[in-house]
Amino acid sequence: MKEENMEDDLELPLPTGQENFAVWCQDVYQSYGKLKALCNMSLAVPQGQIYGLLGPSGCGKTTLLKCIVGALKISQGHITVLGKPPKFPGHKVPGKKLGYMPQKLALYSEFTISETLTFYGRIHGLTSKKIQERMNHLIDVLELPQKTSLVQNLSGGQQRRVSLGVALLHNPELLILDEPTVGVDPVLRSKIWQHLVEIVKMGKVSVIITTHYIEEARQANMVGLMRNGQLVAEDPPDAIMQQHCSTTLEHAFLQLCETSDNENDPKQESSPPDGTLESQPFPRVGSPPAEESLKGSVDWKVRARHMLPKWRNIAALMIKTFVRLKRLPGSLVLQFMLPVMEITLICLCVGEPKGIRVAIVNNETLFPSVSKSLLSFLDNSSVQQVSLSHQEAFEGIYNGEYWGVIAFGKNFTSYLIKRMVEKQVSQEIIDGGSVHIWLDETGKTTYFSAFVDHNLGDRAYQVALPVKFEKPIYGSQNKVFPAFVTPGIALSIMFYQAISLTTLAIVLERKEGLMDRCFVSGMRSFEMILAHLFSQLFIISIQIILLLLMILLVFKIPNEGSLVLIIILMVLQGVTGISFGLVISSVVDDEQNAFQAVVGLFQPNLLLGGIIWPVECIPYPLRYVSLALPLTYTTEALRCIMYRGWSLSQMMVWRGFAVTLGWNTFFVILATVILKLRM
Ligand SMILES: Nc1ncnc2c1ncn2[C@@H]1O[C@H](COP(=O)(O)OP(=O)(O)OP(=O)(O)O)[C@@H](O)[C@H]1O
Repeated sequence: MKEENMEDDLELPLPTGQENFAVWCQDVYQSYGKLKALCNMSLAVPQGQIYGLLGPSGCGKTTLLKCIVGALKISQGHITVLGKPPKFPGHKVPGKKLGYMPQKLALYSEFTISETLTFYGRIHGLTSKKIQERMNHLIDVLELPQKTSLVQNLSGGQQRRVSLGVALLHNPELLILDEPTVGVDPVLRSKIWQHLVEIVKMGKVSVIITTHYIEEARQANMVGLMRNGQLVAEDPPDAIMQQHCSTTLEHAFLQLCETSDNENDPKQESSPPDGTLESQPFPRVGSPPAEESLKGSVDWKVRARHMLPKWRNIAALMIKTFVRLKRLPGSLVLQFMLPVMEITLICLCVGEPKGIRVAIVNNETLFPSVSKSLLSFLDNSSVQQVSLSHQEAFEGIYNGEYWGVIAFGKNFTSYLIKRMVEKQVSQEIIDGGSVHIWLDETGKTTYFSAFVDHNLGDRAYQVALPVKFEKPIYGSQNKVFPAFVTPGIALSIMFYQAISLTTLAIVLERKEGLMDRCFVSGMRSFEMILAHLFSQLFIISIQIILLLLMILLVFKIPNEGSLVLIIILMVLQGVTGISFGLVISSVVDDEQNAFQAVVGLFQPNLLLGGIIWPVECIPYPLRYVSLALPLTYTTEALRCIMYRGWSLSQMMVWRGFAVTLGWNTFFVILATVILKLRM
């Protein structure tokens, strides 16, 4: 109730001259690229009347309605809705003054009828009691099935009636209905019209309705015929029929269409929006209100309140997300399990190779021999030794059966001893006292260079260069590669999960018209962003808990640092993914392009972000790109926390946090600006 009063405070007195018109459009132009959908369009809808907007398919009716409700910006001209331009600060258009039924169904298919009406009721600030009261009334009037029925299980006609119910729910002052009677049987159609006539008679309600059933528009007080983005006739239905000596409205309109077609194409005639427009065939009233001077008169407090997010809208959107997730348990489980599966695969599949077949050619017959002793130290889980003759071994390696050959000469032990004790030895002794290794370097042999060190363990010094690697200062000698990639992979999972979920959710909602409907109900882009952020944070938190359980407890990846820092960094990376997803979805219009954008960004980020290979390997011009990516410094920071046990006092750690916060801020601002520009 408090919020209700606050909203009422925002109302400003209507400017004089416009009180008699619910909607007033003058010289409106609107284009989609080069296509002019509205050309020099003018129309006046009197207060407290039903206005039937008729016209052939593609003439611009939906476009005009979208401009009126503020879902589309006009290129030129003036529109006044209930006294002020759409989106005027403090004016509830878009908002609770409007009831809009779009042409698209624009319903959440996983919702029940009751949940659908409750969702929009919450946005309009109705109390639960009022929502129930209105719901029961509308179910009765629109002959809807049980309110617990899921929208996806309703027939096409029933779904359209639910959509109409959403528009009627909060008793708006202006109803804008885009083909509400499509797919509805004649009896119910007549009932819907009867209801519209009644509410117009009873209260100060105005209605604009489009329909392809021209005869039903006889019940309207006024009808307008559109052709090629222009209004070509506007009068009460009886007057139009009289003018064309016709007994049906349909016939009269056919004649009007023919007359209009015989005249020159109005689109070609009308001049471009350069300020020298032709006069309209139907005279308009008065001059347009001076929008800028009106805006200038708005108190800063009103503006400030208008800018503030409404928590009830955010709460309604969050409840909506959780209800949808509840109805889609498979998708919910996938969202939680996918990161776990990915990290499990990384930890299982990346690391020491196992069961590698190596051909052993040992020509030493002496017993005991150093060669046998060395071979006995090989780790047999990693290396499967196959003893062969020289010829068989080389045939095998050429056929790809073995990934290496290890060979010892006939006098290996004695030559090795000579190498160690004698001051000067011949080349023959050096060769004969060496282990000879031939490798197939085409794939699996990354580890073979470390073969001696890893697999001969503490005997490695016997055959190695006189260099000893002591216990590492940070990290461990074992599992070097899995430990290197795990932090980056965990962060990239958080990042890309958040990007794809955000992008898909928003792009689909926009495509299905749900977003437009929310905007017209008074929701603002900032509120939608916040609501999405909060609900995604819940999902991210569970993903992080599961990821860390797998990394630290199941795969025992070492962690020397603070768990709190690790969690905060992962949350921030997830939020960066959300904000980046907002940017993609504000630019891209369909899920296919969105999918391509996400997949296209994934690999460059993985390769350039220092996730699977150190940034130091990247050549110079590219390294600057790498450092500018959202994952690079964060991955470095997470490695420093986990393996070096560093805290925020270290530059490499705080830099990761700072860069993530910077990217977040940038993406959120960018997405908000793009959304605002596109609206
Ligand atoms: N998003 C869009 N992008 C590009 N062109 C569009 C878009 N929406 C509509 N149009 C084009 O604008 C013109 C007017 O379309 P609009 O949907 O307003 O017509 P309409 O009179 O409502 O048609 P119908 O009665 O079939 O719904 C059409 O030529 C249409 O192809």
